[in-house]
Amino acid sequence: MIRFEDPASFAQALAELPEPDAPALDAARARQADLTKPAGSLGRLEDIAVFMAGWQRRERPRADRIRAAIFAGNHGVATRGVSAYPPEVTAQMVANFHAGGAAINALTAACGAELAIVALDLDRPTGDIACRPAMSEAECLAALNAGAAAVSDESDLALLGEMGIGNTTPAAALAAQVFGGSAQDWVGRGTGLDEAGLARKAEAVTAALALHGPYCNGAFETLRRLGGREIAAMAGAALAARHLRVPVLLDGFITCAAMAPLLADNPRFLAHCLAGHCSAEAGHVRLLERFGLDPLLHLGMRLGEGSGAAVAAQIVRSALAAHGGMATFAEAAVAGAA
Ligand SMILES: O=C(O)c1ccc[n+]([C@@H]2O[C@H](COP(=O)([O-])O)[C@@H](O)[C@H]2O)c1
Ligand SMILES: Cc1cc2nc[nH]c2cc1C
Repeated sequence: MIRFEDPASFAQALAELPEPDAPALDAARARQADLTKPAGSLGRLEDIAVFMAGWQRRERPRADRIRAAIFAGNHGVATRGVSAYPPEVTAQMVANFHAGGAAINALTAACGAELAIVALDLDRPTGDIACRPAMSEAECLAALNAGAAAVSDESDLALLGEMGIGNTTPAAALAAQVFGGSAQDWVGRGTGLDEAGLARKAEAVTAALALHGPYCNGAFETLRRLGGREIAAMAGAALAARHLRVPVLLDGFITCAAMAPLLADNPRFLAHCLAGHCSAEAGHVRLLERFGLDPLLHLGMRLGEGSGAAVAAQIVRSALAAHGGMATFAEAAVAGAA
């Protein structure tokens, strides 16, 4: 299990990232070229199979053991009227996850994924980022480690997602801090905010950037000041997954915003990640552009909970079913290209 002892060991883990296995990448590419189809005709499904092969270090990667890790947190900034829903919905939805009644329960069942729900101190909201840091050093480290602990080296693929009323506000602050631009460039309607709410949200993000911006020197400090527990947990989970060589399917705007500070410190950080979908939250398409990631799906979803990642996992399963299950030209006695 991966554990970050202190901010310095987190920074070191981020600096020393493993890369995909070159022989497995070559073997998977060669297999793709041998399968009974015109070269390149399975489009991005071919790229997905090769990507999975590199991280799993095998020519025929698997998607039998998929784990969705969904992290929940509450946010001090939610008291500023920046969400269409009240903060108590976070804990109520966690109860719904445990009872099996949420979208993510249905969608993980549909793609054959195991579901791990990690609720992070829901009765202790983070500090209001507009006037103080979200977390202490110890709180941020605990959240990063809760994320790392939720990743299993036995997984073929990890899906990351979140639940946290108000969390599109810290997500917008993280995106603006890392990639620049004004609060207005990154705030969106989240759960369905009205015009006045959107103005309050932009104001909160502007205040947070002015207060914390000068001190955001590195991924840890940026997550600690502008993030939240479930946001730091997703960052810790993605970094742990990288060291365990478990490929990751990212969910929506908040999940991606959690990755931004790590990408700022190491431009190779997202090499083990696929973007599951492009959410309807306005800033998501911009974040994905900055990441250089082409999302697998555009379904107009904006739920969170890992729901977009769970739907995209079906695409990954299809890619690997074709890659592993098809006959080669030689096996099927089919003539190759003239
Ligand atoms: O995944 C997304 O892109 C996404 C976009 C908008 C809202 N959400 C979900 O809605 C909540 C955050 O929205 P809000 O308006 O409360 O900041 C949180 O629980 C997220 O899971 C998620
Ligand atoms: C009901 C509800 C479910 C959610 N799931 C993720 N974010 C959510 C926000 C609300 C409001």
